[in-house]
Amino acid sequence: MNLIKLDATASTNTYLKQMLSETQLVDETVLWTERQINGRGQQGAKWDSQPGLSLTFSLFRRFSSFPARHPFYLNLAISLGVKYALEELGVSQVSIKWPNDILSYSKKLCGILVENQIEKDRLASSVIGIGLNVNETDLNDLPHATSMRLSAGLVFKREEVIQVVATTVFQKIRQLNRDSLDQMKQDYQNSLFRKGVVSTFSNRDGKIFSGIIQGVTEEGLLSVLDESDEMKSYQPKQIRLRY
Ligand SMILES: O=C(O)CCCC[C@@H]1SC[C@@H]2NC(=O)N[C@@H]21
Repeated sequence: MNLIKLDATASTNTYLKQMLSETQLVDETVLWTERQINGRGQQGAKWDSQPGLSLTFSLFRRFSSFPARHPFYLNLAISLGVKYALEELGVSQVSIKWPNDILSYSKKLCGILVENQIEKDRLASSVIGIGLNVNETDLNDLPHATSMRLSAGLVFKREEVIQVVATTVFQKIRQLNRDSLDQMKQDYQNSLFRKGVVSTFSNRDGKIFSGIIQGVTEEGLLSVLDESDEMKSYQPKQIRLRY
């Protein structure tokens, strides 16, 4: 692993993508910044972090071949990698809120933003942005957020956290090319937040409805059994799981 640390940058994902176009980026590079000025979240949201307490970093992975059929498998490996790393570091009750938020005791601990580069119809490389709440004790009144420290009651060395998370995520991605895919799919389904219980959702128009998460399809869509016993599958932009 090739670890680079910057004092400040707009976004580690944007920085790596720029490096990718300008230089020959080394595979498995990790870029960490203490101060992320314009952190980007999923679906155009902002990502705020607390310098000195949180971790904001991006992993770069190049693919010479990618036998796994669907890009969703990559998300699955990344989410599981982060989950296993956090468990190894002593965080309990870790679950994955589809598609790839990582929760502990039902509160968000980590957000992931994957940006893929596709060339000639195949996945060429990925920039995997990870925003992790590590040692925060005050999360600015965000009721659905937590940190590793709040969850585990321990103070963490961020250098160690980044090593364990990056190593485990790279390892899980490598395993996609082996026979572990079926096991990983099963582990991902078993790790899903609010699977099998009645939950409240909203759709793109803000309409609220209830349903039960059944799992995630091969293409990465969320399967929900609705109130009229009908099974529907949704893309991330089409549905939001409310707490
Ligand atoms: O909305 C989310 O949950 C995803 C948040 C991803 C944030 C991380 S922080 C490091 C990397 N750089 C960015 O600009 N975003 C990601």
